[in-house]
Amino acid sequence: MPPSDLDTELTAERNHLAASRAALRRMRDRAQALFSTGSEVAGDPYSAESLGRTLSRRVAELADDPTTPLFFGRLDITDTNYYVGRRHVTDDVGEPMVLDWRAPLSRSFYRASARDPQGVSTRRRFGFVHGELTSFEDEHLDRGEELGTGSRILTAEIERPRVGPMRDIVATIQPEQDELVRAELSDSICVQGAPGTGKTAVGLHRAAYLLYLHRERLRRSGVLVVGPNSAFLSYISAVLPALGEVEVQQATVDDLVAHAPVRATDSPVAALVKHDPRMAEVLRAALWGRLAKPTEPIMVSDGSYRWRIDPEPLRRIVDEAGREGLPYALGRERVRARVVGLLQRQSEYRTGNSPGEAWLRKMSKVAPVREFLDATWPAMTPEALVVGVLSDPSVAGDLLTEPEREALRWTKPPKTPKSAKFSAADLVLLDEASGLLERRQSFGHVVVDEAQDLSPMQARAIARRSEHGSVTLLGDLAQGTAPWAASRWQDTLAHLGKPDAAVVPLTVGFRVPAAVVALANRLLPALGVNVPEAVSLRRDGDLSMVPVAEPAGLSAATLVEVTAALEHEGSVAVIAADAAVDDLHRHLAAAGVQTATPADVDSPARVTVVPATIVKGLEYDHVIVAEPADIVAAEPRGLHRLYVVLTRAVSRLSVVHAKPLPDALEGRSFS
Ligand SMILES: Nc1ncnc2c1ncn2[C@@H]1O[C@H](COP(=O)(O)OP(=O)(O)OP(=O)(O)O)[C@@H](O)[C@H]1O
Repeated sequence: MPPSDLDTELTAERNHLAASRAALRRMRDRAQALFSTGSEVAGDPYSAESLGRTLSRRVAELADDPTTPLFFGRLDITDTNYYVGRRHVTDDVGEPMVLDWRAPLSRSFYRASARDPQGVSTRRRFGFVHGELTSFEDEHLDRGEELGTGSRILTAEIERPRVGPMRDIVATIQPEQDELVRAELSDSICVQGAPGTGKTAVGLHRAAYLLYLHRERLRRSGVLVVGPNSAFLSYISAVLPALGEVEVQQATVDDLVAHAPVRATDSPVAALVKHDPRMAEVLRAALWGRLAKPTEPIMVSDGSYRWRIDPEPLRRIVDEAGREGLPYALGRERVRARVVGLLQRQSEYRTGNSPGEAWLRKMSKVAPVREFLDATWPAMTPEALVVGVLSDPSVAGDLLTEPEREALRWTKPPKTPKSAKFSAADLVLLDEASGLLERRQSFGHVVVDEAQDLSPMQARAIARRSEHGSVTLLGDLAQGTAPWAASRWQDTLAHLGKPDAAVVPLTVGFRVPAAVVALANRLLPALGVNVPEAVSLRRDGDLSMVPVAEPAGLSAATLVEVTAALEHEGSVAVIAADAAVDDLHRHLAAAGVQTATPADVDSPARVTVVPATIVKGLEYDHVIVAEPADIVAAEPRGLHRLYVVLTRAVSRLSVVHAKPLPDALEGRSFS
């Protein structure tokens, strides 16, 4: 295109952007006006409130962020231009100015190719600087032109220095990612992907996509995103709101099962047993083992009448309710209702009248009925069940070995379930117990990130929350650091109740530069998992190994690296074994370097000191790893942890070490 035509074209596109922003403002003003008058137009307080909620949500959804482009692409289809952006924008008569990226037509923006142009003659991508439209890039698919990952705009986006929390990737979703994002709501999928292949991004965009397509249904049932820790949740928390989705719940697995405060610590062996799937059987057996066969009749005096139910029909009721597969507490209520039903029949037969509600209520609570229930189907709480098992693990019988039973045993059982001090693993057991007792509401869709670390019992906790919905499981077996980390996805999927979910690989890395990936990949053979290596899209980036003569010089060498890193744009992280973090903070602070903690994503400090155990899922422009040998030595799956740590860098990685590097990393010089 000649330069003057280019200018005209660019001006026309900027005008469309300005007009679209103005139209969005008008849409928001209209929603705001409706919101303000909502309470006056609604007939009653209830509809005023629910209308108010809908409208305020609508106002929030229509918020415009001037720093992110409203549209990022254009499709030319049979002489019509369709702009693709973060949300629908229509003009005053309802004509579309920008199509939501999730609309069916927008799919071609991500999937059309020279081989399969899907009716698109030209695909245009826009380049932005600080929300200003500054360039565009065309692919004439009808002429066989296709840029693929050679797109300048894609490259610029991937290589952009990172600051602050995670951003959405709507403008540059790749075809293999898009296929996962747009999978059907009913499909549960498991994505195995090397570090930086966009798993988290895919999961969040899939949540946004499903909400768009099944808005009402998912609003009712809810969508849940589960992440490994709160630092990670803060890091991803802005992505969905930026896509207009403000109602997705985000939680760690620990948040999901927080039935009580954590006030005890387990030995590693005890924790392992508690996270084992056989514990589900143990709890089930312990609970249902409380049922007793009715041996006595129920006799109720009711005014001048006396009712009697013999043990035989009572046994039938209990057996039948036991076979129905209901949660325990519901089974108990069913037995109660059937007993009252028999009393009702006797009363009807004798009096010729049907007793009313009040009578039924009274009968369901009379002492003989209560005593019968307490004897045959005793009331139970999750706490009482778990305390029972941990105080006397012999109820596990052959389900556990003798040493396993002993590992569970509480040396000092609490006097009452209320006074029990639970460990983190106990909370997972409490959740299992509450699932045996009551039905839990299922989300419509659950996205689970870093799923390789789920224990079987944690997977079951998520299964209970997705029983009637679908899941997107995201993870990397090579990054499994929990003692119970999965080595095969099929196992996790089975515990999640989705054994048929497809396992789909993502292999193209968008974060870590090729030289850094090559270093991390050296660890793979030592990690005992069968996963494809990451292939980096990034040819840029730096890797430097910084040997230090003695351990006392480590902090000083780290400071030198931090100072050098601050010369560049972007975030800087010092990642070290957890035990070394405080010292590093102090050392950097003493040298006048302001530091932040990873949960504080809005901190003005450019340097974050991150304990190795919480860096999973995060990324920083420049990463300085302090003493890899200590990171490896700190935990049983230390090499897996190091693999995670080495794959956090977007542009540059420096490895500062006084001790020898772990064998698996040694080999040749990298500097
Ligand atoms: N299609 C894309 N376009 C631009 N950037 C992308 C794309 N896909 C992923 N990214 C970027 O690559 C980085 C890594 O993505 P993400 O965190 O989702 O990877 P991950 O597979 O979850 O990594 P990890 O296994 O380390 O948790 C992020 O900065 C993300 O925005």
